[in-house]
Amino acid sequence: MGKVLTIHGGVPLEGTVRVGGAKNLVPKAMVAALLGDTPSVLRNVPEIKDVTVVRNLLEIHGVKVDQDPETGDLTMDPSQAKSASNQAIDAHAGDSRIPILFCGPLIHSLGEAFIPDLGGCRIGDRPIDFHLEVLREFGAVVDKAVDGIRISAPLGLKGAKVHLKYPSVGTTEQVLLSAVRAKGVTEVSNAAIEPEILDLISLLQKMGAIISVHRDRIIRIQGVDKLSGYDHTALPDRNEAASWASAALVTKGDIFVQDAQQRDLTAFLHVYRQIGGEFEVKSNGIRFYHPGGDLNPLILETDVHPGFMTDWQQPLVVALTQASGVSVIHETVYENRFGFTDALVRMGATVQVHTDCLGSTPCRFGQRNFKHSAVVVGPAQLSGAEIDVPDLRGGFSHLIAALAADGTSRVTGIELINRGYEHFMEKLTALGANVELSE
Ligand SMILES: CC(=O)N[C@H]1[C@@H](OP(=O)(O)OP(=O)(O)OC[C@H]2O[C@@H](n3ccc(=O)[nH]c3=O)[C@H](O)[C@@H]2O)O[C@H](CO)[C@@H](O)[C@@H]1O
Ligand SMILES: C=C(OP(=O)(O)O)C(=O)O
Repeated sequence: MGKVLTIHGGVPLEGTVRVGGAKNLVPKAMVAALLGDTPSVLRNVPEIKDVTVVRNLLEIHGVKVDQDPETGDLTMDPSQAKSASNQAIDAHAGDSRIPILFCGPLIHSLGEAFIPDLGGCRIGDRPIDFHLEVLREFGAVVDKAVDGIRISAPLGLKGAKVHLKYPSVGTTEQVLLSAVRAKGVTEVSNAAIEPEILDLISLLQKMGAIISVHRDRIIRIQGVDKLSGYDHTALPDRNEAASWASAALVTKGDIFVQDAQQRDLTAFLHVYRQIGGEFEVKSNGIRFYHPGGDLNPLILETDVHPGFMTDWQQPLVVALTQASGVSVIHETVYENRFGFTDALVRMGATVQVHTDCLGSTPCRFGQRNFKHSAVVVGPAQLSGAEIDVPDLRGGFSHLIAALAADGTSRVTGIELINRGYEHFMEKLTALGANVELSE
């Protein structure tokens, strides 16, 4: 058994936390370093599991990775890139979804790629069909291999006009990382335009890529033969920021989230204010706090950017268990992202999950028997419980529920939280949480 986190609830979280570079950008920026013919420097790198996974994958592919011991900045030199065995790749893939993004860069630098079966949060089926479709449009050949797939491109990758059935973040990144060095022009329509994607585009542009972003989710890329390295500072993690903001609300606390950026949190801040949370935007971050009094219930749908991000949903649902009245949440991005509410119910929350679309956005999951809508009735007095962390955001949500609960909770599986929250134990302690870690 792994470590056990004991949480004594009832203490408002107060103080300052700094968010690191975005989990949903940094590992992809590291993959992009493979595309250059000179070293890349990445700054504001968080100490999270997905960064370690990608670092290991780069190193076994011959990329020299150096980390500045003071700043944590990474320098990645791809000039000696080489093939690695399937077994070595598989052993380093970890519980992450990033390996699928190695396809384009490895095909460009080595002619082929082995991609292990993916990890990541278990919040739905998470197929890779869109990724494989676009790669095939670029001329790639995909073969099934033991524990993964092998991808090659006998005639090299060629630009193509591709339309995504859904604005998938990962598939848009797949297109970008493959098209920048493909022959000819690529146009992707119905592309994702999350801030992390725009940051990836910025660093690819620094490398010499020719990319333009157009209205109506269209991105055009003119392939080039060579790219150089980049020097880039990762954007701050807006999902970590939103999680601490929810923690402030749930525990009736007051947290200054250093480096949180208003521009990337517009939809979150709008909802936070509707619930009755207060925030103050400062030049170096955002202060989030519970102003006292009742919180308001609301009707909420998750969506692609610029909508309400799905990764904000789970911590916010915990805040809604504390609102006075009935809230309705329609999850339209993942078909199975409410499993974490079982533990909330055991802690005393009233949450019912439904297969119907309880919202106005047409959703892909409506007629398919997925419990993707939730009705939350509050306010509920939560009590401590035994919890096993199910996934990254669900796990963080359980932590903040336990921090607000009466009594003591014992949480196992907390290693999963390291995938996205750097130094979360230190941060919780700095905010005054009453927590202990034991073997
Ligand atoms: C490492 C990373 O950046 N993870 C983020 C990324 O995940 P990820 O890139 O995996 O998410 P996608 O945007 O691709 O997935 C969105 C939806 O599309 C479906 N889909 C996706 C690809 C595919 O080939 N076929 C398919 O059906 C998925 O099952 C899901 O229902 O964007 C999500 C949506 O903002 C976030 O929740 C994740 O935190
Ligand atoms: C779903 C998430 O991550 P991943 O795509 O890495 O599983 C998340 O960050 O909430």
